[in-house]
Amino acid sequence: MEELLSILVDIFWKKAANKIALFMQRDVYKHVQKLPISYFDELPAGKVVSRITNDTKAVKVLFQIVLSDLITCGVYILVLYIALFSLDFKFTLSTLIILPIVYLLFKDFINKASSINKKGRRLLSDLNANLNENIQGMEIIQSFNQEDKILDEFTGVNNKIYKNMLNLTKLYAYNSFNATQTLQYLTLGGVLLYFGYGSITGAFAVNIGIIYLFVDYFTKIFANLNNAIQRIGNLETSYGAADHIFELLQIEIIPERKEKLENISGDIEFKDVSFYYKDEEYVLKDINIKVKPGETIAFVGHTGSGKSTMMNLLLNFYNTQKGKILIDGVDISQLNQEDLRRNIAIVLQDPFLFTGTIFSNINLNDDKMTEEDALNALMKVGGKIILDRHPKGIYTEVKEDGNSFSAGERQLISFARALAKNPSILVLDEATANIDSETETIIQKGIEELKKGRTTFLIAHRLSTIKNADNIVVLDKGRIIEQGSHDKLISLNGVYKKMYELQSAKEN
Ligand SMILES: Nc1ncnc2c1ncn2[C@@H]1O[C@H](COP(=O)(O)OP(=O)(O)OP(=O)(O)O)[C@@H](O)[C@H]1O
Repeated sequence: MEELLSILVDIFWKKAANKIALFMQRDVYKHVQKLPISYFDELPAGKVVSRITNDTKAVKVLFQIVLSDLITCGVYILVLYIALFSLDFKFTLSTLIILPIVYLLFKDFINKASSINKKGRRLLSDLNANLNENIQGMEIIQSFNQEDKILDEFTGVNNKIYKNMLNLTKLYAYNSFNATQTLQYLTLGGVLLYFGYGSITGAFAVNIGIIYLFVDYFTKIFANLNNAIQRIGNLETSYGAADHIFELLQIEIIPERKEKLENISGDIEFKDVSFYYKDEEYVLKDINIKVKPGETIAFVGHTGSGKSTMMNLLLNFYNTQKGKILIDGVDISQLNQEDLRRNIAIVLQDPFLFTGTIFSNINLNDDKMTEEDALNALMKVGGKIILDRHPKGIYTEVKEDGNSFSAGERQLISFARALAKNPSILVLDEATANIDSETETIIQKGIEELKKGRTTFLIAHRLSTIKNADNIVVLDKGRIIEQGSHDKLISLNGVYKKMYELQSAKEN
């Protein structure tokens, strides 16, 4: 009966713990998805992964083992003490003298376990971040023969984890075999002395059965106490992990914005915008631009001049510190983000492909988009070359990062993704990748197709491709130094003209 009950209780805790872990992982991930992009600037992806997986697992252990065991141990000790009290009230009461010692033992153990566990979690999180980064950068590591150096670094963190675990094991061993066991022997010694005294002096009747029960019950009490101490160590780990998770959940997500814009026409204005990522180091200063619906605005400038930052602000990944950005007359900081992003599509220089198929990468889980829609989009941007090369067509498998596709193919798939979304605003970071001239012509045509009828923000690396832009903005250290059509900028005889001539000379 007792066995059956214990199995049922065990199943109950395990089921509850798994459910809790499931909900918690879902909630943590849901929260992470809504965090401002700035949060990810500070925290490596591996650490976020560690929060979602390792930390929730540690909290699961809290429910699965720790609490169930602690409760069982506590109930056991209580019942055994009640039994002892009923056998000899006074003596059992006097044995409670060990309580302060047990308390101190617990406290000392918890403090030490806590600091070791904290360090362990930090090291594990570092290890995850390190691993994540290194696996992502494997091509560079291998091509620069960095394997041994990276392995050394990895082994270094791993060794630290090993040493830390060893310290924890020693701590457990010390408490199990030294501290609690000494206490147990002292108590059992006390039992024997007490009953010995009774027997020798005849002060009270000594029953051998009672001595046996005292020894047996105290042995069981100490076994449970030992178990409880071990579990309290685990409790600390889980507590720390829960702390991590709550810390993450407390980071404010972007609040729901009131201003709704079902359909955006693409009228955009940057009004006296200044912006910094951190430490008040402004990377954009006094930016003023106006773009009418359907116009193309191109940004040129040296590396670090602030081109991508302009796009980050337009997508509202960050809020400006000074000035404002108006979209169809609505301040972007008040505009509902879902409305904004539904109306914008972004194509990055190095497009990101998800694991799945070409189709799933174009429709991005939009069930309403049919295979025909996706295929049409792909054909329009010049994706025929992909279909010709891959016999499974739109259902060709895309593995992690889309590494099995060429840079040009990845670009075309991301163009199709943007076109199929049919946005009114397009953000395009023009590719500089060394693609063959045939693919480049196809890509250029794809870009032209994409731009049709949309307000387009274009980061231009090749000036020959932006001659037709309605407005070309030249950025230098976060400031607009020239602005106008290609012809106007050439006639200005300034920075743009120099850049243009330099590139033309290189290309010819
Ligand atoms: N997430 C970030 N956190 C802090 N600083 C950043 C961040 N992103 C960019 N910066 C800084 O902002 C400045 C502008 O960067 P930005 O990426 O906008 O330049 P860019 O003109 O797009 O350059 P490139 O042509 O090399 O892509 C740079 O000094 C850069 O170091």
